[in-house]
Amino acid sequence: MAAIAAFSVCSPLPLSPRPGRPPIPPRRPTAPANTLEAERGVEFETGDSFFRRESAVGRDLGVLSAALHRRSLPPGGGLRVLDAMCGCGVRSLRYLAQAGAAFVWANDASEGCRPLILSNLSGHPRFSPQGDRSWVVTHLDANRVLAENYLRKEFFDLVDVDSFGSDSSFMRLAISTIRKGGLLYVTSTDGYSSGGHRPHCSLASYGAYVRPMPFSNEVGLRMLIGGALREAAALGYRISPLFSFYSYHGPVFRVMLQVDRGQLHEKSRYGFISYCHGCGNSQTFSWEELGQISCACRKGEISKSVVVSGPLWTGPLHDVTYVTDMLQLATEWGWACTNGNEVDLEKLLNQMIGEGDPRLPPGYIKLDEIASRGKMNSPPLSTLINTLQKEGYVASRSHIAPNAIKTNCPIAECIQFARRIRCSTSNRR
Ligand SMILES: C[S@@+](CC[C@H](N)C(=O)[O-])C[C@H]1O[C@@H](n2cnc3c(N)ncnc32)[C@H](O)[C@@H]1O
Repeated sequence: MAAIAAFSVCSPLPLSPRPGRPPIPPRRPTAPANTLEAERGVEFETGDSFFRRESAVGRDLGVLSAALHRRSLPPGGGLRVLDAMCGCGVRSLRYLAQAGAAFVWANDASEGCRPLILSNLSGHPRFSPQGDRSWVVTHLDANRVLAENYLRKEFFDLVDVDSFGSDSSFMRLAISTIRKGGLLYVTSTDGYSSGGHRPHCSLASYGAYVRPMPFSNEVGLRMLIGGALREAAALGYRISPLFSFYSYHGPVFRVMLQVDRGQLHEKSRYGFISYCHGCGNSQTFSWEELGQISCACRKGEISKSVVVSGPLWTGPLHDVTYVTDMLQLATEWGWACTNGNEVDLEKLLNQMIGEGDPRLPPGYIKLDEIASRGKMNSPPLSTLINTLQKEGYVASRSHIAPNAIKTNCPIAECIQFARRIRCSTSNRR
C-alpha cells in the first residue's frame, strides 16, 4: 500500500470538485465517424474501441440496477458510479442519462479512447447547477483508479468492472471502493476455467478447483460469485448476488453483487458441487460433508465417475425480489418488450425469477440428456416443467441453456416423468 500511496501523491487525477467552482461548458472533441450506435434510445459513437453490440443486455441490466439503487439512496445522496473499463464510454453515458447518476468516473487504460469518450459524454453537462462535477475521464490501470479513490476515501455506489478474461485481480480493490450496501458489477470471459479445462487457473483466480461438468456455464457464474465472496470475507465484507447473467457471446459471465460490512449470514451457501457422469445427479456439499465424500471415495463407495468442484457459491443465482423490481422498472420504462436487436428483457427477467427459487439446487439438466439416458425422444420442455411442478417439485427454465430445466427432482424420476409424457403423447396420435 505504501507504494500505491506514494504513486497517488504525484497523480495527475482530478480530485473532488471544489465547492463554488463555476460550470465549464464541455468542449466537443472530434470522434471517428460512421460508428454511430444506439441503445434504448441513447446514441453514441464506438470508433475503434472494443465494443460489442451483444453486450447491450448486460448494460441494460446494469442500468436497471443502478436506477433501482439510486431510488434507495437517502434524499440528497446522488448516485456515484465508477466505470473502471469503459471502452467508448457507453455505460458511463447510460448510467448518467438513464439511471440518473449524479457522478460517473469513466476510466479506460487506452488513451486512444479519450476523444471518443469525451465526445460521447459531451452531451451530458460536465458540472451540475451546484458546480459539482458530473463526470471525469481518466486513462489508468483500473486498479490504480480504485486504489487512489480508496486512499482518498472517495467511495462509489456502483463499481462496474467490465474486464477481458478474469476479473479476479481487480476484485479486492473494487470491493474496498464501494460504499456500504453498494453494488459491484463484475464480468469475466474466462470460459476455459469455468469449463473445468484449467483447474489450476480457476484455483489461482477464484480459489475454486473446477472440474468438467455438463452445466459448466452455471458453474462459471458460481465460481465468479464464490471468488468475490472469498475476497470480500478476507476484507471483512459480505456479498449477496442480486442477479447473475451468462451470455454465449464471448462467453460472458456477469454478476451484480451487493456489498455489505460483516460476515455472511448463511454460511451453507458456499461449498462444493458434485456431479455423477454415471447417473447424471448432482449434489451440494459443505466443507464438513466434503471430508465424508473423500473418505467414502477411498473406501470405494463412490463411483469413479463422480467429480467434485469447489468451493463455489451454491445458493440462489438471483435475488427473486430484486429481479422482480428490475422487471417492474423495465416495464415502466418500456424496456420489457423486444425491439429490433434488443433482447426480450421480460422473458430473460422472468426466467431469472423462476431459476432464483432458493429451493433449486445448482445445475440444470438438458432435455437431450434426459432423452439419451431414457433412450427416447425429448418431451416438450414446458410440459415436463408443468408435470414436475404438479408432482410437487420445483422446476424452471434456465436462462443459460434454452433446452434445459432446473429442478430438485432426481434425474431418474425426471426420466420416468418424461417417459410418461412421451407415452401419453404417442397414445393420443
Ligand atoms: C470489454 S472492454 C469494455 C467495454 C465497455 N465497458 C462496453 O460496455 O462497451 C474492456 C476495456 O478495458 C480496457 N482495459 C483493459 N485492461 C485494463 C486495465 N487494466 N485497466 C483499465 N482498463 C483496461 C480495454 O482498453 C477495453 O476498452
